[in-house]
Amino acid sequence: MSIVRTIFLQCSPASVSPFSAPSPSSNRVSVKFTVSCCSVAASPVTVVNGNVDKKPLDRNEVRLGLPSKGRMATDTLDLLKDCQLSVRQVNPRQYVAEIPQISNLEVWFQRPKDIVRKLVSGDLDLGIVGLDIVNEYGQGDEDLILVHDALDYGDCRLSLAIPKYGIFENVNSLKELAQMPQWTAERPLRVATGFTHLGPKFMNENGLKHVTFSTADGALEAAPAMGIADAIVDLVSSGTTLRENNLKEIEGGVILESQAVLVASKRSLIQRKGVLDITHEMLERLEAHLKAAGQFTVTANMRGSSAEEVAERILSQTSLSGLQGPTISPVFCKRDGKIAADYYAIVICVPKKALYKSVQQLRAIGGSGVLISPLTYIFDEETPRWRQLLSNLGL
Ligand SMILES: Nc1ncnc2c1ncn2[C@@H]1O[C@H](COP(=O)(O)OP(=O)(O)OP(=O)(O)O)[C@@H](O)[C@H]1O
Ligand SMILES: O=P(O)(O)OC[C@H]1O[C@H](OP(=O)(O)OP(=O)(O)O)[C@H](O)[C@@H]1O
Ligand SMILES: [Mg+2]
Repeated sequence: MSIVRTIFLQCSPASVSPFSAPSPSSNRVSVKFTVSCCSVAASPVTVVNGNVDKKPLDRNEVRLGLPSKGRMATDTLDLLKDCQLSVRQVNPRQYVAEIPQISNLEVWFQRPKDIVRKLVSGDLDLGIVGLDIVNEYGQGDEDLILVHDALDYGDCRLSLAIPKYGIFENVNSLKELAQMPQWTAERPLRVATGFTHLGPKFMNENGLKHVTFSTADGALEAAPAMGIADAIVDLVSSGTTLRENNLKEIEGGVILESQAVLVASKRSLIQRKGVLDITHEMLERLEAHLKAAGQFTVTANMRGSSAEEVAERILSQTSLSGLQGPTISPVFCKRDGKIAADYYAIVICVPKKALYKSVQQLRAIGGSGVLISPLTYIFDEETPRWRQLLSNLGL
């Protein structure tokens, strides 16, 4: 039979854990979690949340955790494919796979929160998940290190939202919410969230004193209308779910901006053979692909007296400087039996956003036959993120 147990907790700024002991301190946010559990006979079995003692380094394979399902799963596989790192999975219900281009790498499909837990416990070495999940389930663990912090998908924000109606009608900022006379020790602000670490931490850091939290696994936007909560802390991307449920975000209420990231265990990077090399290769491919994704190659012909003269004209335009400057080569043709170079071919990279402006500027300085092609990779000499990673690792 299922029973429902309610746990009242206090959260201190230093440690916000659903299992910390209550404290009488007045400067603390109280957290109330409603937990469903089964009534079972007392047993000596301990259940740990994947967060057991650190594993010894007793395996040789390097392990990468990828989301097994949910909205991140397909986008993650697509990104890797675009980096020529196709994941070979025998069938969708098999949780281990490989990337043939990288030997000694095992891919394990896991729920995002379990990827973070398993990085901390040493069962995975690398993982791709949302930053929200890293911060919520990693809880500031020093072993976790961001290798790439902006993989350019899974964009959303963790936000505090309140009803548009009733006593909240004229409340538009966190400050105004905190100053509402309604919240007292006896009748605190009730917040529903799945983010039971980041939610209370944010309230503590912003000095909101009389707050209680309850948790649920989804459809949190219903909680205020059901009378279960006054506010929610949840992920927002398009804002449609908030709007459809008559809720609004408020100034100062964004807790975290999130997107997909590549995260690793520091201990694995430093101590496990092969992890650093695989990380370097993945980072190079990711950086080269993501940098190229924002650019086009533009080629055009331009009449001119010399390469230098053409270069001067191009560099006088703000949108035509390219990555390091334009490549200019003479176009040779035969005129009156003689070889002449009246035209020059120019090649530049332009940001996708500035494409039309670049074409206009090219035409304005005499460019013709403008060809645009997508770029696949831009490999720089060395990626800045790699240098940063080595320095963070003290290497
Ligand atoms: N609108 C959004 N809502 C929730 N998560 C989003 C949103 N946009 C991007 N994300 C990112 O996707 C992740 C959600 O991944 P998850 O695997 O939980 O997918 P899901 O589709 O919400 O599945 P489920 O909630 O059923 O487990 C979040 O942690 C976040 O990083
Ligand atoms: O701003 P929007 O684009 O509307 O997206 C936000 C909604 O998406 C997520 O829910 P999800 O679809 O994952 O459903 P769930 O609550 O059942 O996980 C999130 O928890 C919000 O409810
Ligand atoms: Mg969801």
